[in-house]
Amino acid sequence: MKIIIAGAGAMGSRFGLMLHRADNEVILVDGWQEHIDAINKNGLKANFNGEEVVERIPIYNQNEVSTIDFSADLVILFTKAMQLDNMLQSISSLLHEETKVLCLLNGIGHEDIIKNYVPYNNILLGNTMWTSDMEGPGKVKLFGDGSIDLQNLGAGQENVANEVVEVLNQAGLNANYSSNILSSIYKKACVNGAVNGLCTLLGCNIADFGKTTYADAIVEQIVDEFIAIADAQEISLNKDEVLAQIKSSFNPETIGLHYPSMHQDLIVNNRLTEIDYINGVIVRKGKQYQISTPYCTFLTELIHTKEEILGAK
Ligand SMILES: NC(=O)C1=CN([C@@H]2O[C@H](COP(=O)(O)OP(=O)(O)OC[C@H]3O[C@@H](n4cnc5c(N)ncnc54)[C@H](OP(=O)(O)O)[C@@H]3O)[C@@H](O)[C@H]2O)C=CC1
Ligand SMILES: CC(C)(CO)C(=O)C(=O)O
Repeated sequence: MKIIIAGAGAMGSRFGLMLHRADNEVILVDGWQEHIDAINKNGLKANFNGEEVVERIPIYNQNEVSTIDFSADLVILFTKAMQLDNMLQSISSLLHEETKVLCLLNGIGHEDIIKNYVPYNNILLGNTMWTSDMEGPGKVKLFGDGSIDLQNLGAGQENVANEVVEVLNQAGLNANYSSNILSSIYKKACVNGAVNGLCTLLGCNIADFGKTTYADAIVEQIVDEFIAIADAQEISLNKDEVLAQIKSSFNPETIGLHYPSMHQDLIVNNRLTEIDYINGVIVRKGKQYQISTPYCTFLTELIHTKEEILGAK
């Protein structure tokens, strides 16, 4: 399959690398020039489950897409939520009427932006439990296992979604067709809502947070707020399943040793976070539905306070 990875940071690099190794024709598009230069010069370097690998994948700056001659079957969006609109504007000339667009960003509600650029029937929504860490320009660290859930937005496009599931599976990415992607997105957002902000503020990985005597009680309060908002929109979420998924993320054998992407953004790279697309969504929808969301509100405010203290950009 001909695939564009739009947003080739930590996660885009993982997916690009694995899909390229599985013989897909892949190009990367990103806006970080140092990273682009490093990949063009030395290839994409990765510590891939302990093995040092180099993959030669073409990469372009999103400002130079007009020079790209590539008719993509699939675009995988992997920007940060704040960069999504800008990326879609940049790559719009590469989208033809058959190009499917799969969004795997963390957070809730990205379809509202994607709809402005992509025909409804071409949009696939999803989320992933894979992880990735950026070690520097052109170099990522890829450890552990993960999974992907995805579904077509347009009615009757199940075959398209299943074809993408197959391509991802051929690359070892463990994808599943979801019959209720909004529920799956809320479930994943619960994981992010419970650990990303807290690990960022507490300066710890997921396992260290999970080991504390306070973790279970705090997580339950946050999850209750997500579930109340999901309920108000008739999105079904099973509390026991959500709590079990969060608990499994505490395990060092799964993703426990990972510092959530929000920690990488704010603490490691002094960049603004995606909090407004995770806990912040629950706060905004709470106001709309008159549902109290004290934990998500406080967490969102604390992360923004930390962003200000650190002068994050
Ligand atoms: N990392 C993870 O383990 C996981 C992340 N996700 C989600 O996937 C999406 C993409 O996240 P992720 O891959 O982590 O994002 P990254 O921050 O690694 O990359 C996103 C973009 O940020 C810019 N960038 C990244 N690092 C730097 C830097 N040091 N200096 C300058 N620019 C930089 C690049 O674009 P530009 O220069 O155009 O700004 C890049 O395309 C997010 O929605 C995230 O929440 C989901 C699951 C796990
Ligand atoms: C891996 C996980 C689930 C941790 O919250 C994630 O999505 C992230 O790092 O943003």
